[in-house]
Amino acid sequence: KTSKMQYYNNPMWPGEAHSLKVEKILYQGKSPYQEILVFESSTYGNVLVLDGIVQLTDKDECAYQEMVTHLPLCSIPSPKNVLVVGGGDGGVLREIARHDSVETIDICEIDQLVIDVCKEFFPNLSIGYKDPRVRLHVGDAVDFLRNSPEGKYDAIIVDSSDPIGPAQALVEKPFFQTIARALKSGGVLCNLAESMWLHTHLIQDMLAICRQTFKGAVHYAWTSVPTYPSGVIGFLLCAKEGRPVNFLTPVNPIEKIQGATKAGKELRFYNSEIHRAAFVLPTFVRRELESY
Ligand SMILES: NCCCN[C@H]1CC[C@H](N)CC1
Repeated sequence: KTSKMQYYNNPMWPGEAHSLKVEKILYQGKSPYQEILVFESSTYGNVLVLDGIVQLTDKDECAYQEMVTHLPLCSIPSPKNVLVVGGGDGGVLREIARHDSVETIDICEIDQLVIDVCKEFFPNLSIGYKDPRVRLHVGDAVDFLRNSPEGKYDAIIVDSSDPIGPAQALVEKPFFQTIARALKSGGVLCNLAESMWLHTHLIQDMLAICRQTFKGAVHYAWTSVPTYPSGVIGFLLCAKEGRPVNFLTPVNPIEKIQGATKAGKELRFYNSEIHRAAFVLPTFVRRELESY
């Protein structure tokens, strides 16, 4: 039994905690990288927890998976080659598969156990692995990207856990430089960028690095995910120079999504209006981010 104090000790969100009622523990294990827990909640469906941090729930995963995927893929004309860093649950793969223009989907996930657990307990997400365009690489994304050919990808989506633990390296400058090298000219990166309520210093640091590394546009976007701390999560949209500016405003969707997934599931969260709205920031956020 963990003490109440322990709940409030996560350095990413000190002094606060969010709780879900547990109906049944479905899986508990430990990989070489992190502790993995899956439980059936009473109101959010199945829940995936890594090192004590909620990664996704059946009820609200659509918000994160659809936005982290379609903000980049709908902001460039007919994306062909896409890379997912992390995303072992398969939800982003499911969303990328909605885009008929996509020819190859590479995914580099460090933890095989996360993949196996999600295939067993999250069929609506791991369905993403069924798409024939998907090529799975289990390993460290830093190495994967270093060995990737230059200018290979139209879009790279970094669907990682928080930058404490295995994903620490994914918010540091060398990683962003390997991403920029792997992107085609005019290519776009969408990176997890944490909460405007809790992490503006981290966001400022990432914005500064990305503005130096990506000479195209760099924009912060956000969406509502009730089971993430503070109820919102952010994304950093970074465009590499090289395409006419009107294509490089990730703010305006230029690609329509063809619609249903392989399983016939329609979008539940993303649409063109919420795409634009995601880049509209509260005044305190504008003030805190504008000079970065
Ligand atoms: N693919 C599932 C989402 C993983 N993204 C993170 C989960 C943990 C959150 N604190 C931040 C987003």
